[in-house]
Amino acid sequence: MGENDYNPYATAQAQFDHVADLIDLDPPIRELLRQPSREFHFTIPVKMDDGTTKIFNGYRIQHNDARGPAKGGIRFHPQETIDTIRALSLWMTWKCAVVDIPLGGAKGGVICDPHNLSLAEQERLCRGYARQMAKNIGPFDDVPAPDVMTNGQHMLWMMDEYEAIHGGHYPGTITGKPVGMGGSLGRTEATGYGVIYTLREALKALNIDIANTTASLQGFGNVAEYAARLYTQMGGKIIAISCWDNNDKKAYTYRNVNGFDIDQMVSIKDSFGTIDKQKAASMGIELLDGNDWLSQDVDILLPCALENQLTPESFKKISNKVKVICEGANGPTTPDCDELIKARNIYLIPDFLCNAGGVTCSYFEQVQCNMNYFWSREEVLEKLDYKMTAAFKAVHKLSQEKKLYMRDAAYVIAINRVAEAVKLRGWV
Ligand SMILES: NC(=O)C1=CN([C@@H]2O[C@H](COP(=O)(O)OP(=O)(O)OC[C@H]3O[C@@H](n4cnc5c(N)ncnc54)[C@H](O)[C@@H]3O)[C@@H](O)[C@H]2O)C=CC1
Ligand SMILES: O=C(O)CCC(=O)C(=O)O
Repeated sequence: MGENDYNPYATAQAQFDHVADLIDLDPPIRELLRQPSREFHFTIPVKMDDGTTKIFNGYRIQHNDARGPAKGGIRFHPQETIDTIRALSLWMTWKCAVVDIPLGGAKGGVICDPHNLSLAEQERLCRGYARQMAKNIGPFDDVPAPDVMTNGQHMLWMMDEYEAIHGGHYPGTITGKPVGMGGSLGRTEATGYGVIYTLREALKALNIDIANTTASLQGFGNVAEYAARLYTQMGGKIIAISCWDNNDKKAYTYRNVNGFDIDQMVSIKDSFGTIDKQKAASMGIELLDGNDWLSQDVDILLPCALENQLTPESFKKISNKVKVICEGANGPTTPDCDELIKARNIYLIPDFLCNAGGVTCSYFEQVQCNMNYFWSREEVLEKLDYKMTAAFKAVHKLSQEKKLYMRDAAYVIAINRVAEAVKLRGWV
């Protein structure tokens, strides 16, 4: 089966069901938690620059808010599906629970390709999204943030529209805002840095010196860029990076066996995380097929792009040298591929633990907005490292003690926390 044959919602439910069986979860709690509690499907009419009106389809799905307001990003993507957003909303609940922050899970999306929208059209789209959701998001209900192909500017337009509707300042409505406009220092780098904090701890547990490792990366957007920056600062060497090329409508892998200079690679990418082919060629960087990031002889694979990238088919390409897979992306691995990862004894850092740095910093952003007092970048990153390291250690310990696959151990901790909240509230 290819990447498009897997439904992420079926994956998220299969992962959940497997662990619900393991912990013998009460049937009503199981039924409640294996699906979203609320879904919003809406249209967004947008006046285009050429005078026409285009109708976009938008979604917000709130999976669970027993532990606190629902929380999660909004994605702009032409191939977005409702089932992908459902899956992402479930994973958000487990993510907030595994790092133990007082938030639930939600996710949103708009089917659109921002490559083809002017900035003014993007602004109208964001304001339209906020108008449709204004009654159902907010600091105490559901707090959006950026995700794939959305950024701080998009969040600020949404917040501004929300505030205009509600007549007041509500900076806790949305996170990932620009610094100086209620945003937190460190949020831009938080997800990628969090990925590497968990990798650092995994390598310690495996007795591997990070400075002697090499890695291959899928994606070069927000998550991947900052993961690459911190990993190379710690002495690791990235030798391959794969990203999407929207002109050619295909992905390419860029390779430098001596290890990339990340600043240099960032200087030749655009705001969508696409590396400029011509400039890369002029720097002597090799150009390979999109999937070739998988077949490099490296110690670490960092899927940091999209879901369904590690399937039994693509797993055949993975080198026997790979020791760790760090899931920076949400849902990059299909359940049948998990079986192969287990069988080869590759150490997996599961997505909702590995990439929880973003939402953890979003939580810090809310806390700072509530106080109206903002911490230094150092303070934010120190707190982030503390949270990520503690969560990693708890999952690793459980996985060792109970001989559980890391994904299952993370689920056991997260599901138990959410189930407890649901019971304490008297919902079941
Ligand atoms: N931004 C955040 O704070 C968080 C993001 N995530 C997840 O991390 C992943 C990446 O998100 P961002 O970096 O924010 O997105 P982004 O939009 O900044 O970057 C996405 C990257 O993926 C690449 N890409 C897309 N399709 C590809 C393909 N077929 N092959 C190779 N590369 C491809 C793009 O070229 C781009 O470099 C997503 O799964 C997202 O849900 C998870 C936690 C937080
Ligand atoms: O920062 C946030 O609230 C959410 C980030 C997100 O969408 C994710 O972790 O997948």
